[in-house]
Amino acid sequence: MENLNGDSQSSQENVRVFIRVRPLSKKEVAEGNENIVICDHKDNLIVLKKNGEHTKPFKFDHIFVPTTAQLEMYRMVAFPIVEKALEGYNGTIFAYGQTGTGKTYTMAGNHQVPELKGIIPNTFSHIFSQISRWQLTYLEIYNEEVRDLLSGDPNKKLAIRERKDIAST
Ligand SMILES: Nc1ncnc2c1ncn2[C@@H]1O[C@H](COP(=O)(O)OP(=O)(O)OP(=O)(O)O)[C@@H](O)[C@H]1O
Repeated sequence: MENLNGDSQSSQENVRVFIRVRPLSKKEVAEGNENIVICDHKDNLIVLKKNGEHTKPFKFDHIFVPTTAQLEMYRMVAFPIVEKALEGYNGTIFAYGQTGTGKTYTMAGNHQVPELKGIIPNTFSHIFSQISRWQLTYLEIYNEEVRDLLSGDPNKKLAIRERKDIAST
């Protein structure tokens, strides 16, 4: 990753891969389907049960189980990327998976219910909560007169105070 100044980022991993296992839907349960995903949290491995056999293990950076809350997911997956973006680094989060696996639920979620919001609305809240603390000034200095262009009054001049202790000789 590179920041806006072109410096390279010295983080541990530039690409991290997470897996989120969604709960079976009511319909899937009613049809007699059962969970075929076996999670090994210690080593972050997933094994699938297929025709009574187990597939080879698939390794991830972290496994999110069906009970994982949206905010927990956000804190682990998106929070560090958004923090880095606020420092000027580029970052990307994308959801990949077959239809019905929970990409929309994870990325968008339910906007009406705060705890069900997904990564996108939580990212906006995160960014706006940070930038609301920033202070932005937009000044014009012209003929030794200073004007605050965000004051709403373009004719209002700011007072210039001279500090003799730091004035250059
Ligand atoms: N972690 C979860 N907890 C509870 N319900 C979930 C979860 N993930 C997905 N679901 C539900 O499973 C269903 C399918 O999820 P979703 O629509 O997000 O899948 P998708 O991958 O975006 O599908 P498509 O590719 O077809 O758009 C939805 O009803 C969603 O609410």
